Amino acid sequence: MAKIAIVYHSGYGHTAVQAEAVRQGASAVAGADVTLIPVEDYEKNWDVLDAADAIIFGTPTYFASGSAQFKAFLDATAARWMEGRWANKVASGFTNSAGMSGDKLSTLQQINLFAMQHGMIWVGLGLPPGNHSSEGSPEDLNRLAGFIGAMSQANADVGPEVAPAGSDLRTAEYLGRRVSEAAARWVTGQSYETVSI
Ligand SMILES: Cc1cc2nc3c(=O)[nH]c(=O)nc-3n(C[C@H](O)[C@H](O)[C@H](O)COP(=O)(O)O)c2cc1C
Repeated sequence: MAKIAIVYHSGYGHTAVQAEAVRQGASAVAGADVTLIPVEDYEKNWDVLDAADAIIFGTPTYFASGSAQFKAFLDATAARWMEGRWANKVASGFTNSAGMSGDKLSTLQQINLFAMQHGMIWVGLGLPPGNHSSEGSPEDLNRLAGFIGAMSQANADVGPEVAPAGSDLRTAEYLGRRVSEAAARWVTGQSYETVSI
């Protein structure tokens, strides 16, 4: 059974909706044990995070990076980095913002580099770009055409009961499922012995 932790921040609720979609996707994999952790609760959840086979990180994009609250959590993992405690866990990320681009890529790169510094195993979205041709539609999966993780967009003047919606939430669900499946494979193969070079 793979243990999946999803840790996220959401200032105004939109990224929380995206996180819930990631949770649903991750939970769809047989045997997955999924925990959703609002970043405000990270200190109560170190045990869950340390025991996870995969951690999926989510944050809104604020000024082209993760929010300050999310960054405080990243910085609080420094002791774990020192011990290499999160090395070889599966990792991925998602972000939501108001702009179609909105510099979301920068946020996902921030999460990716954080995971790389911890020695984690990154799983990207694995979907072709949607809404990408004259036959495409905003309802396509991955309509924002990201690759490194899941992106979603929410108009700045509507609440989380309205946005993000549709394709972006299905894309988030897809990411959750993909990471959960990758973690299940990773857990199964953990007895494999790497030959030293
Ligand atoms: C301080 C701040 C900075 C923001 N910077 C960006 C940005 O760089 N790009 C963007 O597209 N939207 C930006 N936004 C809009 C948010 O990303 C958007 O409202 C998002 O839905 C908020 O998610 P949340 O409800 O989970 O907090 C910013 C919002 C705030 C409050």
